[in-house]
Amino acid sequence: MLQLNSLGKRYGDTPVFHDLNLHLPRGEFVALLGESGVGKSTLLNCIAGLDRADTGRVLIAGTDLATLGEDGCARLRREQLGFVFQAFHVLPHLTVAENVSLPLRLLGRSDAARVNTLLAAVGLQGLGDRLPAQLSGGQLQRVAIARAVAHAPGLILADEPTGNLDPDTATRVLDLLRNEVRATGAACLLVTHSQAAAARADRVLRLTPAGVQPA
Ligand SMILES: Nc1ncnc2c1ncn2[C@@H]1O[C@H](COP(=O)(O)OP(=O)(O)OP(=O)(O)O)[C@@H](O)[C@H]1O
Repeated sequence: MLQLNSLGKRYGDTPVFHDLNLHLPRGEFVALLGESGVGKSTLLNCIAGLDRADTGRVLIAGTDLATLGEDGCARLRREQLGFVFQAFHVLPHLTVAENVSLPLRLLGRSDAARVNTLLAAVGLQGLGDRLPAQLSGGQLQRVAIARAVAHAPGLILADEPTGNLDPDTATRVLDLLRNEVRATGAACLLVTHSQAAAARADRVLRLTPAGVQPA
């Protein structure tokens, strides 16, 4: 589902990573550890086409991102990708249910039952009509996670999705991600500092300046 070939990225004269190789098959849930500042979020952004790598290739479902223009990249993101951002990016003027429903609506596949199921799965049942400003940080994070998986994307990228959650809620959210991977055959790359989160993954990797290695 995801293939990275000799990927390299630098900011100005400062290399973030280089010659990074990774293969993520469908149905695999992979945790990516790494020290703060090593480039985990940058890597997710390059995979999602939100940032451009300087060298190497990103292939999603066999498509090389470099062959796509802005529109093509946006379409691939909409159809194939679910992204949980560190900063959530929940839309403030939409209700909780509308936020979760957004990826489905954009694909013309609105499904209120699916939205309700996901809200229940992340422990937000009954809060669908609230606005994001009426939620806690941990609740917002769970809206972002439910939204990321709503359209059953082929690739789920999650940047510290349990950072604001208590252990029980974190376990529930990780179970949702695992179940989605199992049910839909998606691949999931989970960036985390949490050993407990990593323990629920099929494979644990560590990003270092030398590349990606088994942890
Ligand atoms: N837009 C930018 N311009 C210049 N340098 C940047 C930019 N974005 C990130 N960096 C630098 O690139 C490096 C990697 O940052 P990144 O956010 O990817 O790290 P991270 O591993 O996700 O860190 P954390 O675990 O703290 O979230 C850092 O040294 C950071 O300062």
